[in-house]
Amino acid sequence: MATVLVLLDHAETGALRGNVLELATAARDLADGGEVHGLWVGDEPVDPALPVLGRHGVAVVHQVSTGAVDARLTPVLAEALADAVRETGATVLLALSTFENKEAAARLAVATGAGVVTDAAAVERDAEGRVVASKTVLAGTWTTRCAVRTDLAVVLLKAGAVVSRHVDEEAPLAPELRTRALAVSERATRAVVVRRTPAEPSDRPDLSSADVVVVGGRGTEGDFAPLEALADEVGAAIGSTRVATDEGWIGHETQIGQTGVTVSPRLYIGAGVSGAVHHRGGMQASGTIVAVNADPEAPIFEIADFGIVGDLFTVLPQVTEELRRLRQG
Ligand SMILES: Cc1cc2nc3c(=O)[nH]c(=O)nc-3n(C[C@H](O)[C@H](O)[C@H](O)COP(=O)(O)OP(=O)(O)OC[C@H]3O[C@@H](n4cnc5c(N)ncnc54)[C@H](O)[C@@H]3O)c2cc1C
Repeated sequence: MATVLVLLDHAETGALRGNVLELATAARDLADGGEVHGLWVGDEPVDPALPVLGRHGVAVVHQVSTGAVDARLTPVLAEALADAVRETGATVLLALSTFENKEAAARLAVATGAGVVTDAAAVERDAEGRVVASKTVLAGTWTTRCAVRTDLAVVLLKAGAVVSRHVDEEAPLAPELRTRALAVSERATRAVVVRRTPAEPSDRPDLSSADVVVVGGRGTEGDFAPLEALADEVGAAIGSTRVATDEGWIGHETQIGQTGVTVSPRLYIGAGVSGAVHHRGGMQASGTIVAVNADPEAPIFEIADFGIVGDLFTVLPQVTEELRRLRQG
């Protein structure tokens, strides 16, 4: 039996970040009859989240206060993780595969000697009871299975890797809340954030966890309007290639690929995207890939489930219009 610890990423409002509940489902499958514990770092109110965590099988929530120290600093987060692992005796730690969590996991690994797998697309126990995570590497050209050989396994799962499941509705848990203060070391605060500017609010879903993404490349020539119209019609996030971000047509946070965000939506729609290997590395795990490209030889058609050879400025408005018509009809 193992205690599996789940990092409960949350917004400053105290709202759980999307996909955290997927971790709870993965944790139950790994716990092998043991308990799932959640770690909530920060002073935001955790009580509103307890019922939903209980419905997803979390037995104990540890709220760790870092006092006046910014809990979003990754060295501070790493110390909170190490403290929680000591406190709970957890042998598995699951977290979302975000930039911040990857950095904190790396620091935790240095501090504890734990084996870490980031960007995992699946996690399970093998016949020997080892934690084994699957991930794609080398720009999506290989799939690997990594068995963690240390006493503590740290696995960072990509958003959407697991379909979250409730525990039996008849028997939701009432999570026990344990609070304590963390004595943060001086080392962890040698660099501090002096200013934060929130991004412009958007009605679109978060790119890394969206079910549908519409992606534009050089073929847009900087005009993302047809992509935005389609995205809004289907509730999709907007992504881009490096060419589009390097040209300054759209923000770098939208770049998908080896040096950008990794996405695995149920539906990826690429328009004016050639499908270069560096881009594929960040989207190849998508459920269904649709490509709109003027060049029938474009490499993206090699991996597309559905391809349209044509001018995106003609095709996308037609698709959007047809979807609108179907929705209204
Ligand atoms: C180390 C390294 C890391 C990199 N990391 C990334 C990364 O993270 N993400 C990334 O995306 N790239 C990355 N790149 C760049 C990558 O190699 C490609 O150059 C880039 O992905 C190509 O972007 P693109 O598809 O927009 O442009 P192009 O390759 O120029 O393709 C444009 C496509 O648009 C089509 N097109 C043109 N006009 C139209 C139209 N009107 N209608 C329909 N189709 C049209 C063309 O036929 C063409 O296929 C990296 C490169 C390096 C060297």
